[in-house]
Order: sequence, then C-alpha cells, then structure tokens
Amino acid sequence: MPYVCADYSKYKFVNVCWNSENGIATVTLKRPPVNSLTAEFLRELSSLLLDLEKDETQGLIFTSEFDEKVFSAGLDFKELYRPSIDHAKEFMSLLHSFSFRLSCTAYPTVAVINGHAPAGGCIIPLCCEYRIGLNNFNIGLNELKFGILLPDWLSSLMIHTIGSRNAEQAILSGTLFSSEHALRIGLVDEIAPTKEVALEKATAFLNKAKIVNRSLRLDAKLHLRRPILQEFQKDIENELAKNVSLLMSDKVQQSLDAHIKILKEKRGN
Ligand SMILES: CC/C=C\C/C=C\C/C=C\C/C=C/C(=O)SCCNC(=O)CCNC(=O)[C@H](O)C(C)(C)COP(=O)(O)OP(=O)(O)OC[C@H]1O[C@@H](n2cnc3c(N)ncnc32)[C@H](O)[C@@H]1OP(=O)(O)O
Repeated sequence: MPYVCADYSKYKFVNVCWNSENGIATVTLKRPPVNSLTAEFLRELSSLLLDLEKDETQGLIFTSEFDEKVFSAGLDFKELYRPSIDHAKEFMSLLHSFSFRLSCTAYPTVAVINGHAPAGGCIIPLCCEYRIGLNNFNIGLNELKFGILLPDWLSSLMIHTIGSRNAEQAILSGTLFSSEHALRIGLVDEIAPTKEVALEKATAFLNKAKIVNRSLRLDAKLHLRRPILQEFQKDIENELAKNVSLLMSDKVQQSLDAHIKILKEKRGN
C-alpha cells in the first residue's frame, strides 16, 4: 500500500483526504466563493498532481466544498480582467500544463460534479476519466457565447467525451446542459442523488480500475487519449500566444467587464 510522504496540509485551496486502506485521494476544491481558477490555484493543483504521483496514489476523486451550488465557475473573470501581459502568459501556461498533466495521470481519476460547472469549470471533469453528477446543475463549454474561442485541446477533450457530432453542436451553440441532458449525451457517466452516493460510485469506479495492471493501464490510457494529448502538445508556443492575444483583445476584455458587472448587479453590489 502507498506510503504518504507529501504534506497535503500545505495546500490552501484544496482539502486532501487520503484513504490509506485503498490509496484513494479525495480532493475537495475549496477556493471561495466559487472555485474560480486563478494562477495561484492552478499552480497549487499542478503541484498537488505531482505529490499524488510521487505517493503512488491509486485513484483520485475531485469534488467541491460548495456542495449543490458550484463545482467550479471556470476561469477567474476578475483576475483575467486587464491582466499584465506577463500574467496573461503565465496564466495560460499554467492552465495548459495542469490540464495536460491531469489528462494523463498514471492513476485513474473521477470528478464528482456536485454543482455548476460552466465553461472553464468543466475542464477538470473533462480531463478526468469518469464523471458523476448531482441533480440540478449546469455543465458545458459555453465560451463561444461570450466571444471566447476554445483552445484546440479543450475542444478535443469535449470530442473525446461526447463524440464529434455532439461536441460540434454543444460548442457551437454554447450550450450549458442540465444534469439529465448531460447524462443523455455522455457528458456525465452517472447521476447520483447526493454527494455521499456520488463518492461511493466514484470509489466503485476506481476499485474496478485496480484489477488491471497499473503500467498496462497507463499505456492503454495514453494510447486511447492520443488525439487529445497530441492537441496539447501541438505547436504549444503558438497556441499559448494565440490564447494570450485572445485574452488581451478588446472584445474579450469588454466581455469580461460586462460579465463582472452582471455578477455585481445580481448581488446588488
Ligand atoms: C477569459 C479567457 C479568454 C481567453 C482565453 C483562451 C482560452 C481559455 C480556455 C478556456 C476558456 C474558459 C473560459 C472561462 O471559464 S470564463 C468563466 C466562465 N464562467 C462563468 O461564466 C460563470 C459565471 N458565474 C456564474 O454563472 C455563477 O456565479 C455561478 C453559477 C458559478 C454561481 O452562482 P451563485 O448564484 O451561486 O453565485 P454568484 O452570486 O453568481 O457569485 C458568487 C461570487 O462569485 C463570483 N464569481 C462567479 N463566477 C466567477 C468567475 N468566473 N470568476 C470570478 N468570480 C466569480 C461573483 O462575482 C460573486 O462574487 P462577490 O459578488 O464578490 O461575492
């Protein structure tokens, strides 16, 4: 059984619950108020994956502290509004490297989506091998609706998950799916009535993975995910520069400004 070496208490935005009997790590995202992804959060998540790898984790479950509310609200609007060019570059690079790393972990991965997961909020679930949703949440890549072209690797993750035809329709219409609809098109694999049941289902999925030889399983995973991994590795410098210039463009900055205002008005701020 794996021996835990890393100090998981050093992490600020996640709680790591390590089960020493089965080697499964349950990682609860807890960056208030909505687990939006900032550079600091992404840096932490990347470092966490390395620690889990070193500790020979047998399986990873992601879930959110903000149960029945939000899994993740996606990229942090506020941090990405008028960033310095250096920060924009760093952010895009961190997003790319974390998503790549999560897509090809040696251990199996599950997302328990216990709340809304719009836009960048569904990156973690899409990189995972299996997705279990709760009722009454929305999930989808709706970026096109606010003028953001998806990076190729992100479209490719969606295609891998729900097939090209469904992905084309979903991405081009910027649809946010209800949990029932997400189940119908395969964006989630199961629906659970509560987080507890979802965590049991996640553990059952991870236990099934154990009957397969770990290194063979990884070879097969990398083979089956080759189209996604190729998108991640294709012309990285150019792809990152494209995303940075999209982020810095007037259109996207105006859209972020509008979104921040909408969220403020919603709260009566
Ligand atoms: C921008 C990138 C451009 C180019 C880059 C190229 C490639 C990048 C790759 C991927 C693209 C991905 C893009 C994104 O992810 S953009 C973010 C999209 N997210 C959303 O549209 C979600 C917006 N939020 C909501 O819909 C709701 O907040 C939510 C359903 C999540 C929760 O609703 P609830 O009613 O529970 O809470 P609220 O009152 O709305 O919000 C509470 C609190 O949280 C703040 N908030 C919400 N979302 C964000 C966010 N994304 N970033 C930062 N902060 C967020 C909100 O302002 C409230 O704050 P406060 O008033 O201070 O309490």
